[in-house]
Amino acid sequence: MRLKGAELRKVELPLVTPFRTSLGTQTVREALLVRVVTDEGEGWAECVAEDEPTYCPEYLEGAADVIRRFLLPALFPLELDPAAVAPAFRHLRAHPMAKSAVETAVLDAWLRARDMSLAAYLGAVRRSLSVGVSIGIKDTVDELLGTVDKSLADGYVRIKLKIEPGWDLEPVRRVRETFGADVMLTVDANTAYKPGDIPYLTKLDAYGLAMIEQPFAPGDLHAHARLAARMSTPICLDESITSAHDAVAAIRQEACSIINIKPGRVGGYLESRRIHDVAQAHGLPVWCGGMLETGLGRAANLALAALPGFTLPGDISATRRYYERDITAPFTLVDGEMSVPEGPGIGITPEPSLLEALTTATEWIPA
Ligand SMILES: O=C(O)CCC(=O)N[C@@H](C(=O)O)c1ccccc1
Repeated sequence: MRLKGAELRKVELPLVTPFRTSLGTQTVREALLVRVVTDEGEGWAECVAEDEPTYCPEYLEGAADVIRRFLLPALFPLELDPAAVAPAFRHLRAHPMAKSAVETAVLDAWLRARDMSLAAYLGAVRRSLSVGVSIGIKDTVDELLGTVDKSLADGYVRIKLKIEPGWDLEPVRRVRETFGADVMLTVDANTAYKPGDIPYLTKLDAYGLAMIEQPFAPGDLHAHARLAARMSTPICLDESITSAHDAVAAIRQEACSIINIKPGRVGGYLESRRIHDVAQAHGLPVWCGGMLETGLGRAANLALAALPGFTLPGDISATRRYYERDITAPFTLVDGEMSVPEGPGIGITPEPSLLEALTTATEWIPA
């Protein structure tokens, strides 16, 4: 398969409610879409880099620049199949979200041309998934309780609460007391704590959490291992894991016993599967994290989350959790489950009218 060129497109989707984490508050999701045109047809993907480098060093305009000046030119001369993309980027350091978007668009085109779904290609074993929901930091605990109540009524089987210093023990205690011991409850700190907070964080053990996600800085595996040694609640890593190599290091240092796999953070769906395989080999469960994706990323994440080792509910909510209007048909939660797309490639394409309405910029990059 050869590339004829690619379109980079920016879309802007207003969030239905502000999404506040320890990294800041988001009211709009700007997303970068990649559409590759090949001699075998087109492929779509979403780059999950945020407009600011707060979650990780990548950011939307930077990713567009890396894609435009380095990643696409590296592929233009090549005869492509899915396994050829990452090796062609090996001389270019880091930028996993940009690399993931280009690899996924090529993978989508290659699979569509062969009438194969991403789920089948990756090795999915489920056709529908129960999923979790991520709930941001709220102004009051009462507001949080209302959101949790609605989320459970919507059918989400796991509630993830964002925490940060000053918003942690009390909201967790109130949610646990209000909704009982059976609700699967997790917390996500997005690196907001310091190793000196370890004694304080061990108090979370009292609330039967399914995991504590990424309390410390991405590079500080030692602090995570120290906390893990003092808690019965499992430690899950997100920002720390950017490759299968990172996953092996974290597991060997006993820094985590669960891994949140986000394809953009680790460089794509093929590396995601490698991390899944490594975790399975070490007996660790994994789950699929979210980056407020549009339907393009949501569709691909559902395929990944259907692999056998994804035994914990992922952050793959129904579209309406975040967006009134998406660039694709909405994903819905039916009887607490999300269906895994079965069509060719990622199984969905943008609706032209919705895409036009939400587009803020496009550019064509010829081979
Ligand atoms: O449901 C979703 O897509 C969002 C899930 C979520 O909480 N994502 C968090 C995270 O740290 O996991 C996040 C998203 C975007 C940016 C920063 C953080």
